[in-house]
Amino acid sequence: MRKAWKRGAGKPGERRGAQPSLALPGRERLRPSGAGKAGAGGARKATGRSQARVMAAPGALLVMGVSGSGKSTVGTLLASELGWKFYDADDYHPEENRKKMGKGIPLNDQDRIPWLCNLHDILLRDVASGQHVVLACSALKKMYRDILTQGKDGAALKCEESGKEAKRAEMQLLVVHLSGSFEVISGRLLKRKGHFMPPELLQSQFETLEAPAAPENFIQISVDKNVSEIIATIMETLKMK
Ligand SMILES: Nc1ncnc2c1ncn2[C@@H]1O[C@H](COP(=O)(O)OP(=O)(O)OP(=O)(O)O)[C@@H](O)[C@H]1O
Ligand SMILES: O=C(O)[C@H](O)[C@@H](O)[C@H](O)[C@H](O)CO
Repeated sequence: MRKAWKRGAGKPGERRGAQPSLALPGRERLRPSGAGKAGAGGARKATGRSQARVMAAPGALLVMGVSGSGKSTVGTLLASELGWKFYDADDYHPEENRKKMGKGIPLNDQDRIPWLCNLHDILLRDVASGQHVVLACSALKKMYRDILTQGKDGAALKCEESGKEAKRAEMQLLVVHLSGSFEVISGRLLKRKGHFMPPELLQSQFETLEAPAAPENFIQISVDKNVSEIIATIMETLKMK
């Protein structure tokens, strides 16, 4: 049975995609395109690197990567293409985090954990209600991605300061890692205007980055591709087989 995704109520930081053009049955199994040719595990080479295992259709897509890798650009278009709700994690940074980055000081775990817990709560609430979501979020470390999917109890580091209730529920998440060289991405950041994130912080973003690896459910796409090619690759991965 095919199911059309619903639009939900808009909240600050939420953005809404256009009319859905792809519907995925909620409980059917999803296999990345080309998985059959790639052999066991479903890994395939087309995107550069992929460990998108056979899984239930994802309730949420995380578009991750260092600053300037294209998360907001790709995430917005993807949500529009899918008709899924879009969140940009940057809209949820507390003022102190934005000020810190604005001063050229990289965030640390303590700065990021309450922010990620909050995003987890938002994702879980939506996914639990049947709302499908695209989240653009740096999510640079494995631990950060664990917090997004499992909440603080599932993560290696706790976030007591968030004062939020522990949540054990997990969601089906497909991670899309936008990956590129320092040179290409810094070139784009230097051209980008009107953004609070100073290009000087890019080095620390690369130093912090833990690229997703098995058993995470992810695909990695080169930022050398143009945005349409990136979207097409993700849509291809989401296609039912
Ligand atoms: N695939 C691409 N090819 C060429 N330019 C791109 C591509 N993706 C994004 N850009 C451009 O690169 C710049 C950075 O993109 P974007 O702001 O979406 O990155 P981001 O990862 O969301 O950054 P941040 O985390 O700092 O908010 C923008 O000017 C955008 O237009
Ligand atoms: O984890 C982080 O260090 C932050 O999320 C940064 O990635 C910024 O928010 C983003 O890059 C701003 O544009």
